[in-house]
Amino acid sequence: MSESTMARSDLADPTARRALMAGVDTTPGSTKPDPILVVDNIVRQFGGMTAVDVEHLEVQRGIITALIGPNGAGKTTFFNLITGFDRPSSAKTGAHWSFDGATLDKTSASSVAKAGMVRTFQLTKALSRMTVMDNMMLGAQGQAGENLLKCVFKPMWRGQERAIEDKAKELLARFKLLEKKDDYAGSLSGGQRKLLEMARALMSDPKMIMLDEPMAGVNPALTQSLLGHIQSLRDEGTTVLFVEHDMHVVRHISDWVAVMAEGKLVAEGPADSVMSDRAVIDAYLGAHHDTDLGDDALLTDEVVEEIEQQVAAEQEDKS
Ligand SMILES: Nc1ncnc2c1ncn2[C@@H]1O[C@H](COP(=O)(O)OP(=O)(O)OP(=O)(O)O)[C@@H](O)[C@H]1O
Repeated sequence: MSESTMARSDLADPTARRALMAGVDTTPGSTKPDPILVVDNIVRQFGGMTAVDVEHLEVQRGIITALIGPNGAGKTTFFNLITGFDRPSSAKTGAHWSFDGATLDKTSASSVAKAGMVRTFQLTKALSRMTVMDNMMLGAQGQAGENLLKCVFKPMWRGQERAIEDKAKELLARFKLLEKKDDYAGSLSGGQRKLLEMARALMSDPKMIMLDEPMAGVNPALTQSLLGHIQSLRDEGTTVLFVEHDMHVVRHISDWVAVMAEGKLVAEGPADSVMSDRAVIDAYLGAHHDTDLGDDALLTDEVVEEIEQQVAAEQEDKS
């Protein structure tokens, strides 16, 4: 699986990606030409509060889709639900989602991973105390959640350790972490941790990789490298779905952007059109008005005035 031998997807060509998505309707919940993930009626309530209420969402195969939205919009909860780490409140009332044609409704997190939909995990305390290599071996089990620590080294892969170790080394080399393989994962820098999280997720050859804030805490020197890795995955045919707050990153690498606000899908489309969408600007302004949407041109006089009025109103409330 060296980089030179990796097959390139037809969608490695930006013109092909633009052509594929050009005719796609930008109404939230629109149908896609070849969706790998289709979600219907996912609702999650915490007490009286509705954290997620997504009626319909399709994620196109083979491209990079960003899921954005202000703090508390429900993005992480949505990730947890579709990967089997949480159960929808609507489980008995019409929640349905499928990945690559297979229904996932009541599937466990490890079965979701086996179906080919794998999310990255932040390095928890327990994972930090393991070496980089052991983190990779954990990824080979299909899913690296802390619950899996219980069965660490109860090898599902007995007899194939060698092949799996070779694969881990190849991936570590690709992500420039090979020389760290015997170090504790906790000793890595913020950016290196993100690379390890990605490398670990790739151990199970996912069809779709889900990244939760891949750029958080990454220094500028590694940002470019991480972005390059994400684009390479797409170019080799892996579908990418990622949550990210940095709008410059979203603009730079996304082929499509879906926006959540207050649990609902409120907009979708190519980055430029989504970020100039009134509903999106309002959602961000409503949640926290210091958000950088990655394009100062959006700061029209009207928007600036709106922000000033909101700040003045808040200050008045406080006094
Ligand atoms: N386990 C929980 N118990 C109660 N409320 C929760 C729980 N998990 C999430 N919430 C609430 O659900 C809402 C959605 O949270 P979520 O973390 O999914 O948003 P988010 O879009 O990922 O936000 P951020 O961008 O800040 O990470 C928030 O109001 C949050 O407080």
